[in-house]
Amino acid sequence: MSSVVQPIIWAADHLQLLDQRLLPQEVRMLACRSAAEVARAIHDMAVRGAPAIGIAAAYGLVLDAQQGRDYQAAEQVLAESRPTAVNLRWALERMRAVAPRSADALLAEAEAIHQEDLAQNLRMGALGAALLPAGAVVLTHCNTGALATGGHGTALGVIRSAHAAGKLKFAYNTETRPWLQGARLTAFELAQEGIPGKLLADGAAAHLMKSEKIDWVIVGADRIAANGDTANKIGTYALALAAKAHGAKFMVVAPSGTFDLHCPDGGHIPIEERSAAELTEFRGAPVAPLGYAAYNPVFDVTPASLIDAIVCEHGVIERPDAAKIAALLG
Ligand SMILES: CSC[C@@H](O)[C@@H](O)C(=O)COP(=O)(O)O
Repeated sequence: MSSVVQPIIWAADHLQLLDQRLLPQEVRMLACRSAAEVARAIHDMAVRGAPAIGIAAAYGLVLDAQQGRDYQAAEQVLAESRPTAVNLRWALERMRAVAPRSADALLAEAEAIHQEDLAQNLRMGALGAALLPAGAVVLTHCNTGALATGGHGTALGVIRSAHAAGKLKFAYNTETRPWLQGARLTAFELAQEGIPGKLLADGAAAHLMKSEKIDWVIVGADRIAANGDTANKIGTYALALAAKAHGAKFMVVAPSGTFDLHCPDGGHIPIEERSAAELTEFRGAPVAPLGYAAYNPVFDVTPASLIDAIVCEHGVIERPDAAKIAALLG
């Protein structure tokens, strides 16, 4: 288990969330006492990363059940907090199946979701690391580590496992504009673990791949459609195109809860757009002319044809397509 501070802690009558908006300068927990407060924390990105969003939402339902509040209203406010990460809906559906819906039974299920996520990540870490050559140089995007999950991480979990196995030479990570999950969070996790890494501007990635041999680009996912098309943090698609052009392999690492088999292809995945201010301002200070419009989609879709391998806890799907995904998960 990683030494990185825990992002989600159940505290008997409230949920403690590590406020990821403040990292790396400040490590401060945010106390949530209702589903609505958890939904606000998800929407405002105090907690983020697809698996972590699902885990937090599950605990949010427990909070309202403890207070005797309406279950459906709690479920709705959580479901509407962010649109792209299907892990949120997956966790809510799993919680809905709990019978009887007592606070204790819901808590047991939320804790199971939380613990299973860590176990899945450790499994994916081993499977993904096995794909890497000895002395691998990799590039990752966004933050997919312990901060984004129940522990260890997905794509960053593969990097952690490869480092532990002595297979990793170096991990580059993008800053991940505009929210800087890479600069603020992934660099924080890599530094804490002593994994050799270097930060680069998103726009430097294609140049890096042309200048130096990158063995694998390794990313997480917010939703994988039935045909393998994958939604992930904005900029992932550009990395996949650059990887194809420069001979780097492209790996997606995500648990089975990130697959949406009802979604036939990437064209059906809802893509979240966030406020213009995330681009036109930096920490409240304007970086563009006042009132200037901005286009701020925060996810994009990488077509399955650009993906060499999807790693999930059930196994590795090489050159993914609908039949291979259905065979592993169906
Ligand atoms: C294990 S996290 C996988 C994805 O959720 C991650 O790559 C990502 O895109 C996170 O986006 P975010 O907007 O920070 O929630």
